[in-house]
Amino acid sequence: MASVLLENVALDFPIYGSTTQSLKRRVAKALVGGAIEKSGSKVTLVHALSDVSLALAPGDRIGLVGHNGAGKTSLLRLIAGIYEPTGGRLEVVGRITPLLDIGHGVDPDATGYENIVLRGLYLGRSRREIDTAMPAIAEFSGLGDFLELPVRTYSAGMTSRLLFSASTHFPSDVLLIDEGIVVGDEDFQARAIERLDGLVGQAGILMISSHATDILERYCTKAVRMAGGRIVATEPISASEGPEVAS
Ligand SMILES: Nc1ncnc2c1ncn2[C@@H]1O[C@H](COP(=O)(O)OP(=O)(O)OP(=O)(O)O)[C@@H](O)[C@H]1O
Repeated sequence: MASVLLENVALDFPIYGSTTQSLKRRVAKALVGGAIEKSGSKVTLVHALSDVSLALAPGDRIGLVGHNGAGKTSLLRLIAGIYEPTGGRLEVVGRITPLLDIGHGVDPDATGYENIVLRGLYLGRSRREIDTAMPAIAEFSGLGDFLELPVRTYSAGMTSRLLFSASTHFPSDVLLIDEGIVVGDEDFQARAIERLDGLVGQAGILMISSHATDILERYCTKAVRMAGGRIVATEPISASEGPEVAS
């Protein structure tokens, strides 16, 4: 059964070679972002996340909200395994689908087909599962014969379509979404939203970072508010007309 557990988790980024004093002074005045601390003479630490505790179970639909730099993306990347916590305990059970920086991990010299395989392997699927899924992923992408060409020959929108199609094909236990991943032209966007509805409905646990009220109301039942790298409030989100959730 899927679960996400964070206990007093911290995530610090060491910044080397910055002009610490002036950086500290400038950021101290900022209204957004995590806390900044001078550590030693040459290293500045950005506390992206501090003392974050959260326990999620199947059926949880969480909207991460907060100002720019509050720590939403850092938290999603941490749960996705892209970052390691620098403190506390993190435990994730289940297959994770990170729809974060959708273009991340693309091999520009590999063909569209080869990148679908790479994305499937990254999502923890077997070669057999990927081969079975290939025709449906190719069809959804609408890229036709371009799938035989290296991805470096694609437009940005074509690359996004390819990766979105591959990333959203497989059902997910822990679905992590950063806003702005619905991509492509008008026609593709409509299909992408339909695809997302299905994926969200099947997912065990959902976490979406978004500034858009309509997205939060459509998909989420609870808002986790972040500020300065900390969870500062948990609030219910009123019922939406989003997809039905399988529990
Ligand atoms: N790779 C990095 N190196 C250094 N600092 C970072 C890095 N990534 C994030 N941070 C810092 O961590 C803090 C949280 O950033 P994060 O991207 O998680 O915010 P966010 O809530 O997703 O913001 P937004 O709404 O603008 O996307 C910020 O202060 C940011 O400067």
